[in-house]
Amino acid sequence: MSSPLLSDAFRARPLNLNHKIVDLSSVEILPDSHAWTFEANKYNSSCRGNMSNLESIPIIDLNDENAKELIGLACKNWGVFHAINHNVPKNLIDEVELAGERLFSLPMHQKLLVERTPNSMSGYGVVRISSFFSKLMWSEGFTIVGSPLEHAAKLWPHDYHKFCDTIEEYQKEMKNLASRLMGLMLGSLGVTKDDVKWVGAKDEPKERGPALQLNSYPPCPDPNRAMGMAAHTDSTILNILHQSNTSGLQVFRGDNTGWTTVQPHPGALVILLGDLMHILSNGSYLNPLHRAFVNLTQHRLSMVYLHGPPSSVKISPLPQLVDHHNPPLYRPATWSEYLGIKAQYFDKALTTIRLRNEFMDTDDDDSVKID
Ligand SMILES: O=C(O)CCC(=O)C(=O)O
Ligand SMILES: [Fe+2]
Repeated sequence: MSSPLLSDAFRARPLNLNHKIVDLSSVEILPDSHAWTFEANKYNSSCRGNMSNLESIPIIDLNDENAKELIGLACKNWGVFHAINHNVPKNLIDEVELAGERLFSLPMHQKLLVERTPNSMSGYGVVRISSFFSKLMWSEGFTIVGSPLEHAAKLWPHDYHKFCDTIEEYQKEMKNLASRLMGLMLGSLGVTKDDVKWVGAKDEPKERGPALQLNSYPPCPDPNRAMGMAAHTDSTILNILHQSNTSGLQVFRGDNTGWTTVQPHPGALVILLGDLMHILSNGSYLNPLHRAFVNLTQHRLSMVYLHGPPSSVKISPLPQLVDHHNPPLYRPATWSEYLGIKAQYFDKALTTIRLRNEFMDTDDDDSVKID
């Protein structure tokens, strides 16, 4: 039997948006459709509300001899870090950024030639999680799954090779980096890549291939009342994010600390752990809630490589991390199944697959208590 495609998850749960895509570059006054009311609630405070939190995410040199341990600490305490010495050529990053800028600056009628359909993952459109919110986000996105050829040929019928070559080269670099990071993260959990058969498995067919998300945040006439991308966790193992020189990404650090802004760090890539890494680590590695804000004058672009497991693999807590004292916290699910659950339950998705361990140890003796 063939394994499920990632896009199946989307086909099963079409994106039902009643809003038309708005050309944000021509809007002078924030429309009601994009005006968010921020409650004093922890997840939904104004993006600008907590700028006094000056903590910054860890910066990890991947060539450091202690990289594995440092990554382990960052994953436990933050679920996000800056990676330097990642070996991805700067000129390639710059080229992808230019390719993204070229795409988003096309006139709207051209971008709509590759509009994401309600039941597909790839193409141009609003953020997919928009269906969970009554207000629209101040951003536009373009998702590439596998080869960008089909869409690029529609956008630039006579001149699509350069775009495709650049994107494919970047996907290759991202795949290598993700594999290196997986080795370090598994190592920090006391597991080797060889223990986990699917890590480093052969390429999957193109349609299940690497996914890249380009996000564009145009300048906004009223940034304090707008939201670039609403708070969410990523439904992947890990994401590798590059943000242009403009800040916007924030991670949630818990009730007492609130939101921390991830200031762009020259030459660094942001590594964000997703829900599937939280599951693999049996809850010990964080999958941080994050969001993006916008600003009055600067355009911001982010490029996010989405790293997930092969589609046929059922993800569950790594057996090496599970024992009588540490029962598995989540039931197994493939990436595609999990995306389907996320598309239905959004921020309750993990709770939905959480196992209710009836017998929990209270302390080190062998007594058990019924939950
Ligand atoms: O633009 C950003 O910094 C955040 C993007 C993001 O979280 C996503 O695409 O999942
Ligand atoms: Fe995200």
